[in-house]
Amino acid sequence: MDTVPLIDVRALVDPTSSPLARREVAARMGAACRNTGFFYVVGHGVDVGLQTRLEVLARDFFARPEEEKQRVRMALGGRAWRGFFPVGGELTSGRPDRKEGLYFGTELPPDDPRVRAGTPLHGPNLFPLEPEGLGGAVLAYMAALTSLGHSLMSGIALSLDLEADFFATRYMADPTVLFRIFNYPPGPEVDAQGLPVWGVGEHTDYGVLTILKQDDAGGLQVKTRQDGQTRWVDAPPVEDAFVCNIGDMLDRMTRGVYRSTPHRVLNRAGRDRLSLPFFFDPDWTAEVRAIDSPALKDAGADDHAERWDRQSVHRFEGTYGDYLLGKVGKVFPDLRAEVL
Ligand SMILES: O=C(O)CCC(=O)C(=O)O
Ligand SMILES: [Fe+2]
Repeated sequence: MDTVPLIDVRALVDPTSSPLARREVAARMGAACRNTGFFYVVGHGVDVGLQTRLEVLARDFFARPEEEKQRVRMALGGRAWRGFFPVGGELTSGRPDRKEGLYFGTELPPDDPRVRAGTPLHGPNLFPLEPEGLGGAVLAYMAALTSLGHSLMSGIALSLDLEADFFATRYMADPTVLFRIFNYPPGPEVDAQGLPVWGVGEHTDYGVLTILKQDDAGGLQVKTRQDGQTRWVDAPPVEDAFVCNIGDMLDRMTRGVYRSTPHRVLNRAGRDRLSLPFFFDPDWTAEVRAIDSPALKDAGADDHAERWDRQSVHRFEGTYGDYLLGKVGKVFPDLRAEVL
C-alpha cells in the first residue's frame, strides 16, 4: 500500500486480448486508484523511438539561450495558453516552482469554431519550434498518449463495473488534452530562509488521468496515507514505464473512492531533470456528474479540511471547461487577465 505499484496494461492496449485478461488488469488499476492513486504502467505500446526522439529534442530546446526560448513565450500563445515559461514563472500554492516549461494542447486551426469564438485554452500550438522536428514529435506523442489514455480509461471503467467505453462515450469523446514538457534545473535544496526549493510544490492534479514520462534523474514524491498516517514515498524512474495518477475530477466523480493523491518534485540529481506530464481530461463542454455504480458503495466522507488547497473534491457543477478555468489563474497570475 505504501509504494507505487507497477501494472502491465498490455491487455487493455491489445485489441485481441480476452475480456478476462482486461478485467484482471482493470482490477489491479482499481486497487491502485483506491490506495495510492498512483501506479506505473508498462506494456503501454508507446513507441520507444518516438519517446527518445522527443526527449533529445526537448533537451536541446531547454539548453538554448533564454532569448531564443522567449521567442515562443506564453504571452504569444494568448488565450490558447501555449508556449514557454521561464524558471519561477509558474506558482504552486502561491510559491514559484524551480522549473521551466513548454505548454502544448490539442492543435486546432484558427478557423475552428471554438478558436473563432475565443474559447480559452483552444487554439494552435506555438509552432514552428527550434530544434526542427520538436513540434512534429510533440504532435505524434500527444496522438500516441491520447490513444493510451483511452485504453487506460477503459480499464478504469471496467474497474468500476462500467462498460469499457463509459468514459470515451460520455466524457472524453473530444478530451481536453494538456501536455507539458518541464525542465527542472539543479540548485540548492533550500533557500536563504532554509525553506525547501521545490521543483513543483505539493499539489494534486485537476483532471481525470495524468500520464507522466520522467527521465532518469528521479525526484518525484507521492504522499501516501495508511491508518491515518501520511508518508512521502519516492516514485523513482522505471525503465520504459509511465507514472499514472488520478486527478481531482475523477476523485470527485467517484466521491473520493479513487484518490487524487498529493505529490511534489525535488530535483536532487545535481543536473537537469526532464519530465513530460500528459493530462487526459473530460471534454470542455462535459457536465461532469458523480458516477453511479455499486462498485462505489463505499464512497467516503468529505476530506476538504485536510487537502492542500482546502477545496472540497466532492462539490461541483457546470462544465469541465468552467472548472478548469477556475484553476488556471492561480498558477499563472500574469496570464489571468488574458485568459479569463
Ligand atoms: O514533473 C513531475 O514529475 C511531476 C509534474 C507534476 O506533478 C505536474 O505537472 O502536475
Ligand atoms: Fe502533478
